[in-house]
Amino acid sequence: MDKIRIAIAGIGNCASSLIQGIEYYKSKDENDAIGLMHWDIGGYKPFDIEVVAAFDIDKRKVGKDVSEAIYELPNCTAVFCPDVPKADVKVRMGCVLDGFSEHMNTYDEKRTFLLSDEPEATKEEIIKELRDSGAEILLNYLPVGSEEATRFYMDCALEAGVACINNMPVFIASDPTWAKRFEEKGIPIIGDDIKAQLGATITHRTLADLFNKRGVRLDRTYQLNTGGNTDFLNMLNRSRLASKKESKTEAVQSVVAQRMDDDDIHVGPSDYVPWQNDNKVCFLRMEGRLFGDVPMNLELRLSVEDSPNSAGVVIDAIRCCKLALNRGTGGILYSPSSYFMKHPPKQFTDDEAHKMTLEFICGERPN
Ligand SMILES: O=P(O)(O)OC[C@H]1O[C@@H](O)[C@H](O)[C@@H](O)[C@@H]1O
Repeated sequence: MDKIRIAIAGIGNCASSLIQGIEYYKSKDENDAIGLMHWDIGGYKPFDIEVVAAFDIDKRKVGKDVSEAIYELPNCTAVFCPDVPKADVKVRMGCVLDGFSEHMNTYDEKRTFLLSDEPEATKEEIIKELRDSGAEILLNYLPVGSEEATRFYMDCALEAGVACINNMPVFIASDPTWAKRFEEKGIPIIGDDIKAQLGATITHRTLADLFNKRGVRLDRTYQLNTGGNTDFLNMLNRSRLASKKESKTEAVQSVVAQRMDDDDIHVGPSDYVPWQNDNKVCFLRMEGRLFGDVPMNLELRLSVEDSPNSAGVVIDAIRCCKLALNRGTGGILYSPSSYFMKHPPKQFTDDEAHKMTLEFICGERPN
């Protein structure tokens, strides 16, 4: 099978888990592979993916082979595959823009970004790198709040004719103006904001759907999340959070039978706990009324390693995106976006999105 050639912007924990996973599953087969939604997607296995270009801005990563850069600080995710072989792909200095948050400088350097002294890449250089490397799909893993930097990389991808998977909450696939640009160029895009394999959002949505199906009115809810990775540190800067909060809140609002007042739903990153590292803990409360208007409530605590939880979904998103490329399908991939992302252009319940994605994979649905 030909390899799916990906470029990655942001070699943080999520990229690390993905790259480790591509290697990890090489030693598995369909019968002993744990942790995947699909072993085979249109003939592509989890290891039929190769990184051909990588961008970052941290001096501990820029200039290193991507297989080494993934283990460098401030990355702190679980190492489940310690020997990723050399990829012969050097991490290149990217373009900083708003991809770096100054407030992080007050923290211990093992937790924060250390800006590389290498000159920043220009737009032309990134477009050239995307073209010369033969990249087919660009993955956006920039920090939350990188509005300008995300738009910059999306522009580069459009210019280079490379498909995109937007894993973070800057609205691209779900923004009609940007979506139109991908449609017009016939370039596929999956977005926005990855919905983890068994994370806070899918759990919250599934329970909200259960309330609906069992006729229980959801009156009030919160989802509080704590973690100790660079993502949570970055999100202490509340000014970077607007789109993230919208994405996570809307993911829940879109499945409840009756939209809740803004005051009755609180969803968001809640605190940075350094010793948690990449462990994310979600505290969920749902208050409702059942038969006879009688009140009930539910509390749940979910503990997950954040980045493998994201990679378990991206490994499928990449293969779906490649199927679109093989079929000559451009523009928004609605089905994979609604199943894999928190803020897709169109929301469906996860049951519907799952079905639609299976239909997309077997070619019964165009996008
Ligand atoms: O658990 P949820 O709500 O699906 O969110 C998970 C993902 O949300 C993204 O915004 C984070 O950057 C990822 O690191 C994370 O895996």
